[in-house]
Amino acid sequence: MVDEFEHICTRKANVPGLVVMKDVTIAKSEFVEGEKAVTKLQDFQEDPELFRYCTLPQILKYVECFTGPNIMAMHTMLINKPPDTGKKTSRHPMHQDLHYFPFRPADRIVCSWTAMEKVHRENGCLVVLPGSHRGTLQEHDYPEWEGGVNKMYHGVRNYDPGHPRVHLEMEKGDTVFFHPLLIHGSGMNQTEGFRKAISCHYASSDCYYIDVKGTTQENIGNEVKELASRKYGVDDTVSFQDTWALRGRLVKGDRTSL
Ligand SMILES: CCCCCCCCCCCCCCCCCCCC(=O)SCCNC(=O)CCNC(=O)[C@H](O)C(C)(C)COP(=O)(O)OP(=O)(O)OC[C@H]1O[C@@H](n2cnc3c(N)ncnc32)[C@H](O)[C@@H]1OP(=O)(O)O
Ligand SMILES: Nc1ncnc2c1ncn2[C@@H]1O[C@H](COP(=O)(O)OP(=O)(O)OP(=O)(O)O)[C@@H](O)[C@H]1O
Ligand SMILES: O=C(O)CCC(=O)C(=O)O
Ligand SMILES: [Fe+2]
Ligand SMILES: [Mg+2]
Repeated sequence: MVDEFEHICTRKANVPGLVVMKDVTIAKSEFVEGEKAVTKLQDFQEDPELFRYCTLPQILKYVECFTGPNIMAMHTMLINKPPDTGKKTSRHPMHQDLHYFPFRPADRIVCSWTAMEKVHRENGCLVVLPGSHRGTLQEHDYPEWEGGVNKMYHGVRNYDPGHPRVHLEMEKGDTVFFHPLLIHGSGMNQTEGFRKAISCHYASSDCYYIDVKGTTQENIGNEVKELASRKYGVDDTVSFQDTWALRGRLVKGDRTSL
């Protein structure tokens, strides 16, 4: 999967639907090429080698405990957290993944996140607020960071900075499974290396779509629709829900609703 990532970065592989994201400060600097420029691959569901991750039985065995037998891979990501450029933009603000999802119930959604190398505090491991998955979905927006913020990196507006935190230091191949309401983020990468992880958000295909109009999710819904229109030229008849239905892939059981 590391090799496939390199093929994509050096344009030896061209994958339909894939979104290649650069760190905001790297995108604005000159002469950065290939994999050193890429912060994140989003939506690799059409890449057979990377998508193999989402179908691994040793992952699905645990996923099924949360989703039940009808399992959809709704969102796929390979994160290549770059060495921080000095602007602290390699941080990922504290957030709840449910903010991005117009489907419910939350308890039938789960993220698997696998370290592709050793992750620790220095290279920006995941940081979680234990117990926060028992709360509700919070309002999210761009944090007010001096050095800039990456596109769509929304953070929880008001979270208690005194809440206990756990740093998830992991060995290569270790996987965490977490609830979409769990407040989490990741720190700055203070090493010279790129910290790689691969992840998939799964949901029961029995989940249902919700309308986010008038909710705290309206802001991200509008951003995703703008991106879909800019990237694929689709008009307003393609809804936020549709962008998820088009990307989701069944990995086990029947596609009943999503
Ligand atoms: C048919 C319908 C199909 C549906 C498709 C819909 C696609 C949606 C994909 C995204 C969904 C996200 C949902 C995530 C949910 C899961 C939870 C995970 C939490 C997250 O990880 S959220 C963060 C994810 N963020 C993204 O994925 C951002 C998506 N990427 C982009 O929007 C573009 O890659 C980006 C960043 C705008 C770059 O566009 P691009 O056109 O490729 O780049 P250019 O080099 O031409 O630059 C244009 C302009 O943007 C500036 N730029 C570059 N990188 C960034 C950045 N990281 N942040 C902010 N700004 C950036 C660049 O400097 C240029 O600016 P100018 O001022 O010079 O014009
Ligand atoms: N959808 C989910 N995705 C991932 N992890 C989940 C999900 N639902 C529950 N968990 C995790 O499974 C464990 C057991 O879940 P449970 O609902 O019993 O929560 P709990 O944290 O034990 O809270 P409670 O005190 O209410 O039992 C918890 O550690 C929780 O973080
Ligand atoms: O890998 C990370 O740094 C965290 C990514 C994350 O939480 C996300 O993209 O939703
Ligand atoms: Fe997240
Ligand atoms: Mg319990």
